[in-house]
Amino acid sequence: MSNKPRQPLQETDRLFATERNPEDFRFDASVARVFPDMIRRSVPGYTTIIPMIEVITEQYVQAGSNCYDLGCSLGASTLAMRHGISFDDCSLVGVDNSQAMIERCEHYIALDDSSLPVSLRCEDIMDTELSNASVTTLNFTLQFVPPEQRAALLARIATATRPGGVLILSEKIRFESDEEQETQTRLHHEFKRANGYSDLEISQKRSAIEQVLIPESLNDHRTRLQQAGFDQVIVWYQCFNFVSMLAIKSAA
Ligand SMILES: C[S@@+](CC[C@H](N)C(=O)[O-])C[C@H]1O[C@@H](n2cnc3c(N)ncnc32)[C@H](O)[C@@H]1O
Ligand SMILES: O=C(O)C(=O)C[C@]1(C(=O)O)C=C[C@@H](O)C=C1
Repeated sequence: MSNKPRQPLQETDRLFATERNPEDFRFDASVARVFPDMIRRSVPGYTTIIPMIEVITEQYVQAGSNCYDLGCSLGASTLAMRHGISFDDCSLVGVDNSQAMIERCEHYIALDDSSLPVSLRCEDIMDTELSNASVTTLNFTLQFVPPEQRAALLARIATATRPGGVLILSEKIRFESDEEQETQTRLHHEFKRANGYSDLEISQKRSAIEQVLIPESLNDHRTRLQQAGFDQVIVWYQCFNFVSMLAIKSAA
């Protein structure tokens, strides 16, 4: 395991640095171009979570199974999974419905030194075929799926997961106490400021994601994961309002 992200840092994210018309955030070509810089400077703990996805994958991957990275973007989580898979009869699939992300992702996969094949699908994770899974990752993707569609997706993942398999679920969360919500949001914004984002960038990004990134509480996540068919839900990482959970299906 290495602590260095496997993707070279690309362009600096200045997408929200000048005044722009209010418009919902989309994973288009301009975002894909700056994405490694954007996510590293915006998500507290992202640079810790990525190498840990490799460690978790190593623990739970099963011979002859499929591994999925749903909402793979440029493949940072896909490559972490790839390096955690020690069986050469496993198949690794990355799925994203942004053409711009998938095109760049192909390039990063080609640069990587592992020989395990990765198949990339440019399609909606709501429709993508899932079967015989041991490790599935949703690294900051479920938050972009409309809340009323989330239970169906998680149930499909749980059904496709073998006994002893897992879902790694990372999300921005909201808190049930208004006071905690306010404190954690302030700390998150301080993190962004410390990473060089201005007040204008922070506030314009906040408005752009307001209608498209819908955070839910840890309780909501736990309950839904259990209803979907996972037997154990563990929070293995939290920094401010960003968490990563491990949902485990008991071994038969
Ligand atoms: C925050 S990024 C994921 C980051 C990535 N997993 C990583 O670890 O670097 C969310 C990704 O999910 C994708 N996405 C959102 N909704 C989707 C959907 N319904 N189907 C497929 N991809 C989706 C977006 O295009 C975007 O690339
Ligand atoms: O919450 C924020 O302020 C963010 O910018 C978060 C977030 C995310 O969690 O995915 C939103 C969009 C980009 O993908 C990068 C980061």
